Amino acid sequence: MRKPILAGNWKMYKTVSQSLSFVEHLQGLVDDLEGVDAVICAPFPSLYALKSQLEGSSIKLAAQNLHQAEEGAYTGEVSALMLQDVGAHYVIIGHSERRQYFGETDESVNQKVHAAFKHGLLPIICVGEDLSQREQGTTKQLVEEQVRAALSGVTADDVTRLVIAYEPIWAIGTGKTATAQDANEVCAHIRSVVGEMYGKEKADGVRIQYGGSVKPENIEELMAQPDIDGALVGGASLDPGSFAKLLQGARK
Ligand SMILES: O=C(CO)COP(=O)(O)O
Repeated sequence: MRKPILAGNWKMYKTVSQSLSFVEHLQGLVDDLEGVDAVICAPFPSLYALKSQLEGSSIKLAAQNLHQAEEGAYTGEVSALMLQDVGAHYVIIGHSERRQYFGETDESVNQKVHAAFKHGLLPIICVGEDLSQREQGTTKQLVEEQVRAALSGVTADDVTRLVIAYEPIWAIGTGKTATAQDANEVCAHIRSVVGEMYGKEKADGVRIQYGGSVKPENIEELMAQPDIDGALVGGASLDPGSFAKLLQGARK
């Protein structure tokens, strides 16, 4: 049985004080997180402050990106060790916005996955097609390529610790959600690809999220699907009341 995982990706929103105020509000709304892993993917400057505020809470922190190198002359970049040091437990890797605007490739995604594991961070690997790829009917093939590339060289032990987020690009921030059935079909395909690489037992242990215009109103329908184990939520994760409802709805 896979434990649901609900992650709020704040993207480039919230200062440190806004981040702290969010958590304070959230903690007043949610006292029991049984049955769901709650993750906040905060901007880098907020991580350390949130680490102290979340002491004793089961809410986990994630970063939204990392650099693949151990350390070095990479102005403006942040390493896995630095993220682990400021309290990150997970790290988003290969979000479509990073692939689109910052030149991330399947190869750099794979390097980042290895860098994360090396320092005990658990990757949330994002994959997904754009609208033209969906219309051309190449969604499954593209997502399969992304998954195979991202997992290259990852051990069978590590594969069950990471999370894969299927985020169709055309559904991100647009209000358009894939139907729950369509989202599940791609998530099931991702699981079968992991199964081909690592065997069915391992694949059955991997958590696969859906992302793209997830809201309190549609989370339950998505979570009712057998291969959807959680959600990676952007806009609807920015408000503590909405995030609390998402956490409630993500329990299976
Ligand atoms: O990109 C996303 C999460 O990583 C999804 O964003 P929205 O929930 O705002 O569509």
